[in-house]
Amino acid sequence: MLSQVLTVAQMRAAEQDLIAAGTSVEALMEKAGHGAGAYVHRISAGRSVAVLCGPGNNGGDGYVIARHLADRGVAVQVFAPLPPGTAAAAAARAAFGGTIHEGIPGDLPHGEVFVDCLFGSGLTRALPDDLHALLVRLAARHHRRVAVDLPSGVESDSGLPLNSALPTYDLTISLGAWKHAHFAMPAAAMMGALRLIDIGCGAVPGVPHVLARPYLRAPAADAHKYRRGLLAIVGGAMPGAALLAARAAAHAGAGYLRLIAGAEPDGIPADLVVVRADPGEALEDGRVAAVLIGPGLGRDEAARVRFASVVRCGLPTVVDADALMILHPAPGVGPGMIFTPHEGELAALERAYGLPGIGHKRERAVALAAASGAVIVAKGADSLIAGPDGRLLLAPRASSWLSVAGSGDVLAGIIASRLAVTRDPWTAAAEGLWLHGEAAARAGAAFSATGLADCVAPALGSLL
Ligand SMILES: NC(=O)C1=CN([C@@H]2O[C@H](COP(=O)(O)OP(=O)(O)OC[C@H]3O[C@@H](n4cnc5c(N)ncnc54)[C@H](O)[C@@H]3O)[C@@H](O)[C@H]2O)[C@@H](O)CC1
Ligand SMILES: [K+]
Repeated sequence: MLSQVLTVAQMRAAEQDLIAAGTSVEALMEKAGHGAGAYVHRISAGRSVAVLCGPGNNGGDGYVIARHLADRGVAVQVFAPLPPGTAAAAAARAAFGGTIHEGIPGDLPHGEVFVDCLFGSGLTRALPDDLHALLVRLAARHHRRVAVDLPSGVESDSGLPLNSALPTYDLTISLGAWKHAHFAMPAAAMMGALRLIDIGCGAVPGVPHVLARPYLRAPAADAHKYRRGLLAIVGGAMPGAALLAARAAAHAGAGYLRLIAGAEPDGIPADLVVVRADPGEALEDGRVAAVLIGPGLGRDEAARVRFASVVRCGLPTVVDADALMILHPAPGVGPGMIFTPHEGELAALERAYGLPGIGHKRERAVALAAASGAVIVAKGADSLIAGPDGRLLLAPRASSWLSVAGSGDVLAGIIASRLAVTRDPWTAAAEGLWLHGEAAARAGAAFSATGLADCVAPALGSLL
């Protein structure tokens, strides 16, 4: 349940459940503040800390953190532009007993760690100018910046900053449960490393979860290439993208790769079987476990004909890139399939399915999954997976070096390979998205899409 992602309302309800079970807000604040304080203590390594405390319970956490640090001999100063407005925050402030700068001071110290406890999940509107300026000035005067629960100024449920020019952080410590802003852009980009403090919240049914590291198995002792999974990749007008997807797929577990080529590819690797036939005929082979169509397909009439042939086969299929742009709702399109749209392709699919395309990205993906029957991998800097049954997985932030041409072809190849292995769209999407992020972590900096594809096998090896 520590992987669950809650809205503000769900977090408040979870807190109320804990209180109804016999704990108090003060006790929860102690637990949260000591957990966060231990991280800040480690980062400060004994050097000075400034804690900015707001009027609500996020500020209350700040007073607990300040006391935790002072008890351990750290030089800590509290900045409290507003008095506490809750009983728990007032009690935490009274228990601190150290230096508190009230109002908006003119002179501010330089120090090692700045801890932002101005506002958390209770933020309802943009920060007023004086508080915004104090936040920015204090952040700028410290080498390391820690946000408690959320960076102040960020809306928890949407991940939208309510002010421009907010500070960025090295670490964000979430309290009790993850919030949507921890995974949604643009807020997620401000937060640095993410950590979670457990305060004992129970499982909330039906909420999204963070995509977890999968555990994969090596092929069975008596495996053969077909049982491991035959993946057919349907190419099109531009063969390079399909070859790139094939290169990634080859390292993601499928036992056999077959390229049903459109245009004549150059430099075919020796381990890729190329078939020059109509996709409809080539997919009649009953041993094909999964199909990938889209990378390099083109969007012309020939592409539409090839896509229609694939749909008629009714095999588990990953639909990516150009195929998403020419897709129209039709019998057989969607159920058992995985769609892997980026933002532009998501909007095109919404138009195709007559969806309004409003709301958070997660809500749009869930609506598209429900309308189409497909598993939706809505990729981008904040990737997520939505199922037609309403399930939702939010991916942890991956390497920003993934913003390179061809990285989507690699993702499609990986997911299709996992679909051939697992025969289950949801599992394949989850395993594939994780492998893509893990391969990127292993590829280091400034990698090419080919370099990324070549890191998929070691990434998979780390999951066995
Ligand atoms: N939910 C839980 O189980 C726990 C919550 N805790 C903390 O409590 C926080 C939530 O506490 P609160 O609900 O008091 O929320 P906040 O501490 O975020 O502050 C809300 C207060 O600020 C006011 N406010 C909101 N936006 C403002 C703005 N732009 N300018 C000026 N004032 C503004 C609100 O009217 C309200 O009075 C969490 O983020 C977390 O840090 C922890 O103490 C541990 C337990
Ligand atoms: K905060």
